[in-house]
Amino acid sequence: MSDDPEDRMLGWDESVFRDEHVFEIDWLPETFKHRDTQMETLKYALRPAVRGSRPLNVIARGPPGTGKTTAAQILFDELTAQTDVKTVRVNCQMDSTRYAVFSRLFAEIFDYEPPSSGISFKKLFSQITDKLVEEDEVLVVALDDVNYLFYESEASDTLYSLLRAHEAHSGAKIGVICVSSDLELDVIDALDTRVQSVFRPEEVYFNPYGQAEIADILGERADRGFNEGVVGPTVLDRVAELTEEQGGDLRVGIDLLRRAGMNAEMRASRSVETEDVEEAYDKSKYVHLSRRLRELSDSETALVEVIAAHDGQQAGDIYDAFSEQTDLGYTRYSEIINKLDQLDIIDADYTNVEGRGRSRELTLNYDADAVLERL
Ligand SMILES: Nc1ncnc2c1ncn2[C@@H]1O[C@H](COP(=O)(O)OP(=O)(O)OP(=O)(O)O)[C@@H](O)[C@H]1O
Repeated sequence: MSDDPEDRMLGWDESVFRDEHVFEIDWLPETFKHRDTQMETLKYALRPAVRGSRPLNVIARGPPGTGKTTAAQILFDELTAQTDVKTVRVNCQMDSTRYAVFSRLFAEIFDYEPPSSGISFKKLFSQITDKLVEEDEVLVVALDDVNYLFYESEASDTLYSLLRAHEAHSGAKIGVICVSSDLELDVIDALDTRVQSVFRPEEVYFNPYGQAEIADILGERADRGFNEGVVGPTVLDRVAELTEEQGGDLRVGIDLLRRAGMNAEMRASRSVETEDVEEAYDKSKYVHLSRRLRELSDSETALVEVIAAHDGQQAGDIYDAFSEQTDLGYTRYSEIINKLDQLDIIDADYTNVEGRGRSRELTLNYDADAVLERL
């Protein structure tokens, strides 16, 4: 490149990006490095399905953004392309009851939605299992973000129905991959004993990537997404370092690369510099929060707003403020608090309050403005 400053400036018809899509969160990477052991265990568990038998069940655990969904997606794509095994991924943030999970299975298996007038769960269940038996198909279900089924107390019933399908229904063969990013939740322990007695899953742990691994993975993504020479090693290392600081959630790193690229363009620069990364970090570090807030229901969102306005106060007092806005009872209110606590949006710790005994104090885990901006 010449030293003429004009040459280092980006023209209107130019971009630092070669392909911006690779920075979209649901873009499926072509290479999936540093996950060989996890992929091997998953393949081992699913192999019986290829032979027409019931596969082993699996629990895949690990912090957010460590490749759990991607692993399941890659395997499901391979199974669909190369075998007769039927695969369905259910996003339990969206389908968080047993009925909703089975409705999703129905829609994927029959290629049309179950009747909107509503049919009984029993009927929904038997139509699915009958079809599997009739077609002699093995079904593998990935319950992605299964922790949400626990938050709604639907996990035991859902798993019980899936796991007992072969007994209840003349040999329907179903295997389940439970994907959880809630490390405080002990999935097996939290199930009813009747489910525990039939659920002996293989466990696969997705450990957080180290800084060097993050740099390696993101370097590959940067090569695909940016034009040559746009992101140098110093910038990449800084992105990896910040990503590791955020618990190794690769989404933060991917978002950082995209935003830093946009910042460079804003300066009409042909290359991304560390200052672009630092500026991007103010937004990217909240990727996780944004994702969690986006999936909340209206009443859950309303409660987050009220807590933001009364940060650090007692649960009873916050309920008084909340009940002015909604007609939800205290029980439902407590359930929502538990969910927001499990999602790490708030802390709800018991404290001793003089004259009132033990009460929960509700505090936001993030800066209130950052939360309100994203609601
Ligand atoms: N080894 C890897 N190579 C390339 N990209 C990866 C790798 N691991 C994760 N990613 C990317 O990181 C992002 C997050 O991955 P993914 O959604 O699979 O994480 P997750 O563990 O399922 O997260 P969550 O628990 O929050 O749902 C995705 O865009 C994915 O493409």
